[in-house]
Amino acid sequence: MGKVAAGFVVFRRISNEIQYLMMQTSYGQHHWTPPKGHVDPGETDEMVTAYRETEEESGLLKSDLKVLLDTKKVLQYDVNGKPKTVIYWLAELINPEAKVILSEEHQDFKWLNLIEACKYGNYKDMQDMLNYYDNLLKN
Ligand SMILES: Nc1ncnc2c1ncn2[C@@H]1O[C@H](COP(=O)(O)OP(=O)(O)OP(=O)(O)OP(=O)(O)OC[C@H]2O[C@@H](n3cnc4c(N)ncnc43)[C@H](O)[C@@H]2O)[C@@H](O)[C@H]1O
Repeated sequence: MGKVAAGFVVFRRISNEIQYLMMQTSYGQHHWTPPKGHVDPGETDEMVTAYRETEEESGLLKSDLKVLLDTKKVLQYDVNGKPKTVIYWLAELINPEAKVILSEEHQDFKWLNLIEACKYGNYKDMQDMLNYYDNLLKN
């Protein structure tokens, strides 16, 4: 299966809009994704990884989030010729005003509506996932 990472597509409801948290890496091509990261050795539950990485990368705690349990999505792509799997769940930020605190891994973050989030999340599988989640939330 290659490398495995996990994270949350964090959203908030604010000003009559659903907004998604996208974060820009401070390394490489400075690409944008939701908070996520590699499963640590010994971590058997990928949701534990998702909570840990989300806290490390955005400062948002488990108690800040309401995870929608049956929203697991799996993205698979190659990085440097090796397969990588990324597992996401949808998670609502309970207090939409909660502050995001960046780590050194990211240089910026934005709360974006669906159209903007798809522009920043510049990969088809990411865009498909965001569209799928947005549909779930609006229906
Ligand atoms: N270039 C670099 N220079 C210095 N340090 C680096 C580095 N890359 C990683 N690191 C180090 O690795 C650590 C990250 O570890 P973690 O925080 O544990 O893991 P990650 O978010 O999964 O890492 P990454 O950003 O590499 O993953 P992504 O799949 O989004 O991205 C991996 C690649 O896949 C591409 N990608 C992302 N989403 C994709 C998708 N949906 N489809 C196809 N390609 C995609 C991205 O554009 C990117 O090129 C950082 O602390 C940093 O120190």
